[in-house]
Order: sequence, then structure tokens, then C-alpha cells
Amino acid sequence: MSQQRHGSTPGGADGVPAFPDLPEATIARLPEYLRALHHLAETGAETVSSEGLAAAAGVNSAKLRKDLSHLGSYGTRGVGYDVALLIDQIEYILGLDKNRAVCLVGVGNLGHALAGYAGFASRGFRVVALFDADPKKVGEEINGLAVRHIDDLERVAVEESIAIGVIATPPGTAQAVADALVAAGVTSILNFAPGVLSVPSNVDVRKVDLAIELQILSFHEHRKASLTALPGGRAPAVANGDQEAVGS
Ligand SMILES: NC(=O)c1ccc[n+]([C@@H]2O[C@H](COP(=O)([O-])OP(=O)(O)OC[C@H]3O[C@@H](n4cnc5c(N)ncnc54)[C@H](O)[C@@H]3O)[C@@H](O)[C@H]2O)c1
Repeated sequence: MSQQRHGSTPGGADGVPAFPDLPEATIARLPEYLRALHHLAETGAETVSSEGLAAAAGVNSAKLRKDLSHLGSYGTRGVGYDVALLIDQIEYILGLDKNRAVCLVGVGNLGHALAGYAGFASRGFRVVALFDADPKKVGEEINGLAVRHIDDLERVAVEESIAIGVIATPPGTAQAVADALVAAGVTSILNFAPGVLSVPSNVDVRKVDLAIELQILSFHEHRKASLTALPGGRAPAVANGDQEAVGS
């Protein structure tokens, strides 16, 4: 995969591009840009303006230009960004060229839905193993994968070079599952169980909690209602209409 860049990558020494130190908020938006860019590529677009890409990704264009400048990507005046090149750059930065192996622990209501989702592969991830503690679930096949017992985690994680573990167990067992993942050498965890996990400093944890997202939307509903209740029914002040990704 090409790693050619517009401009230079910040911080490079001796002609070797350094890995850019990106703000977390920028990292969270890169997958949105990538999704929009893939859609543009499918429709045959070769270039896109910052305004066009920003609209497709649901962010404002100044923020997008700042985000992409962190990658050393400034586009060409009057032409915009090269769609294929920008896809390559973002996939390289996100490490999506590695096709990382993912395992899922907890094949209940949520885990079952996640395991059955075919969209991970097209985004650069291979779900290679499913684990559960319930003997009744072990052996069940979902999307061509048989559920294994959690006791097999360590062996399978090494065999399959699992990089990312997804936790979809009840909150009471999530820490024990995280400990087992860490002991098996997994250094990135996506946690769906509510609560905070304790992990070593070399392990990255992202958590997804749809209830928190609903609570944030509830705040915005509350704010809009209180503003329209003001004398004169003043329209609510919306900062920029950004659509933040869940979990960002
Ligand atoms: N993040 C979100 O937005 C969101 C949404 C829904 C559910 N959840 C959370 O996801 C988790 C799963 O929810 P659910 O409805 O699928 O629950 P569930 O009870 O249907 O499934 C949990 C599964 O985990 C398995 N399990 C329990 N302990 C285990 C262990 N130590 N090792 C391996 N497997 C184990 C169980 O056998 C079961 O199959 C819960 O923590 C729930 O709160 C989060």
C-alpha cells in the first residue's frame, strides 16, 4: 500500500517520517473521513474539496482541514484532496493495512449481534475467535465461527495473534475477562460492559456505552427545550451541527 504523502509528515528526522502525534479527537474523526472517502471512491470521485468531504463526514470544514494537516495532508488549492491518496494515508495512520485479528468474549444478546455483523471485515478487521463461559454456548456456530470456551483464550490468542479483544460479558465479569485478555498478550480492548477496567499502562481500552450517548442527547433535548421556553422563543444555539461518533 502506498504511503506517499502530500507535504511532509511533521516531526520527521533524517528523511524518515515520524509517526504523527495526533489529538484523540482527530483520531476519532479519521474513521468518519475514511468512510466518506470510500463512499466517494465508489461513486467514481477522484478529488474532493474540504467542504465536500466535511459535509459527507458530518463535521465542519475548518476542523477537517486542521485534522488532515496533522497527517501532512493539505490538498491542492482549487482541486482539493486526492481521494485515493487520502484513503491510503488515513488507512496507514489507523494501521488498517494490518488486517488485525479480533476476538469477542461474551456471546449473549449483544455478543451474538456483534459476532453476526459482517461489516468488520470490510473495515480491516478479522473476527477470528468467539469465547463464552457458558458450556451451552460453546460449539454454537455464528458467521462460520464456533464459540470456544473462555479457558481456551490464552492458547487461541497466541495461535491467532489476536490484537484486539471485545468484551460483551456482564459487568461483574468484565474485569476478570480483561485480566485474561491481558494475560493472553492482548493490548487493545473494546469494552461494552459498563464500568471502568483496570489494565496495565501498555493496554488501550475504549468503551462503548449507548446509555451514555442517550444521556448526552437528553442533555441537548433539555437545553433546546429550555432555550425555546425563553421569552420570544429564541432558537437554540447549535455550535456547528457536528455529528460526533459514538464512543469518541
Ligand atoms: N455498551 C452498550 O451500549 C451496551 C448495550 C447493551 C449491553 N451492554 C453490556 O454488554 C454486556 C452484555 O450484555 P448482554 O445483554 O449481551 O448480556 P447477556 O447476559 O445476554 O450475555 C452475556 C454473555 O457473557 C457470557 N459470560 C459471562 N461471564 C463470562 C466470562 N467470564 N467469560 C466469558 N463469557 C462470559 C455469558 O455466558 C453470556 O453468554 C453487559 O455488560 C451489558 O451491560 C452494553
